[in-house]
Amino acid sequence: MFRGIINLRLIAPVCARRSSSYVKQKRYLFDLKENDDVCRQALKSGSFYLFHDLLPLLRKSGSGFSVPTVSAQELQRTINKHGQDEQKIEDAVLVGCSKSCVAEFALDLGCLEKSSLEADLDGTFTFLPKALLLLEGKCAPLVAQAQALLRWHETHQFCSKTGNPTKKNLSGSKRICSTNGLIYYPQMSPVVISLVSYKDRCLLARQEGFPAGMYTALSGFCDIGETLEETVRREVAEEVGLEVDSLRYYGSQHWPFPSSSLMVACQATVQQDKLNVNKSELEDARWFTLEEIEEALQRGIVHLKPESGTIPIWVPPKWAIAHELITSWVQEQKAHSNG
Ligand SMILES: NC(=O)C1=CN([C@@H]2O[C@H](COP(=O)(O)OP(=O)(O)OC[C@H]3O[C@@H](n4cnc5c(N)ncnc54)[C@H](O)[C@@H]3O)[C@@H](O)[C@H]2O)C=CC1
Ligand SMILES: [Mg+2]
Repeated sequence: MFRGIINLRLIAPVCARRSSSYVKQKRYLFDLKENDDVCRQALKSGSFYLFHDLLPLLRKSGSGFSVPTVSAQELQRTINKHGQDEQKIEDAVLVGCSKSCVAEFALDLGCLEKSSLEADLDGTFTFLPKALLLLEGKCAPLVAQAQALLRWHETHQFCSKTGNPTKKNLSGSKRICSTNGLIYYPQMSPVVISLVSYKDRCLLARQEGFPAGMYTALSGFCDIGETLEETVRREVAEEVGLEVDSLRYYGSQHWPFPSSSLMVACQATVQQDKLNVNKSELEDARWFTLEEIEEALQRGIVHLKPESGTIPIWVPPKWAIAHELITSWVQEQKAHSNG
């Protein structure tokens, strides 16, 4: 068992006054999730993020893009205008609530005609990976969470035990089998992502399916019954033939691809650097110096095709926890060299 230093990135405890509004917000969110009557009320006054066949609606905003919301009244008008029954609004799923306790929902309008919807709503339904690259701040994780929840409902319409239809509760926090009452909750698959380092270098790898030139930290899904530490040890051994001797928790991230993973990130060290790369899993794995990593971070996303010759190394974008892990390693290396 590892006894790593757990340096949770917990936000410093908020002051007593603010924590009461935080507590109030989270308790209201709990009521919305569990109490259909409370949720039914909120559907009349909440705000709605819109999707079309799981593509989020984005709107041009200044030099970038935003994720617009519509009010319940605007949504009713839009649904009516496109000839849909108002009942459609109950297909919405709860994705959160604002600090002032306004419920926030996500609704997929894939049954309506896309281009006229986009004209009405002054936006574009956008492919998720592209949308996440275009969005800044909290918008990206929020859109990822909403899309993952909408997709979960779309792919869990039937009970895996009886084969009979399941029905979502009003908030969409669960689905219940219509015959035996079995309850299904939205799942995330735990995945460990480890930035392995040896003395002054770190290890990055790429799979064949990655964009040309992109390298990232080692990652792997937890097998059932495994602890996170055991998964780190197994995945590093499996993928590059090394034994991890220490690990330190860094942080976590919901990752919507391929279907809702919970990325648990850690820094890991090994006692030797002789790689034995498992080519059935990885196309390549290499040790990188601080200088090479800083250049890769500087470079940002490289959009070159494999046929365009040598492609410079680049790493996942800012909103991926791999990027944060790599940046944190650079900061530690520089702090270490500055003594
Ligand atoms: N957010 C980030 O910064 C990064 C996220 N990732 C994500 O981490 C995940 C795991 O990375 P890999 O190296 O591919 O995993 P991996 O090394 O475990 O290999 C993938 C294999 O795991 C098996 N598997 C076990 N449980 C699975 C499940 N619940 N869903 C899908 N496959 C499962 C499948 O056989 C699959 O082919 C990927 O979804 C990838 O998108 C990877 C790198 C960076
Ligand atoms: Mg892997």
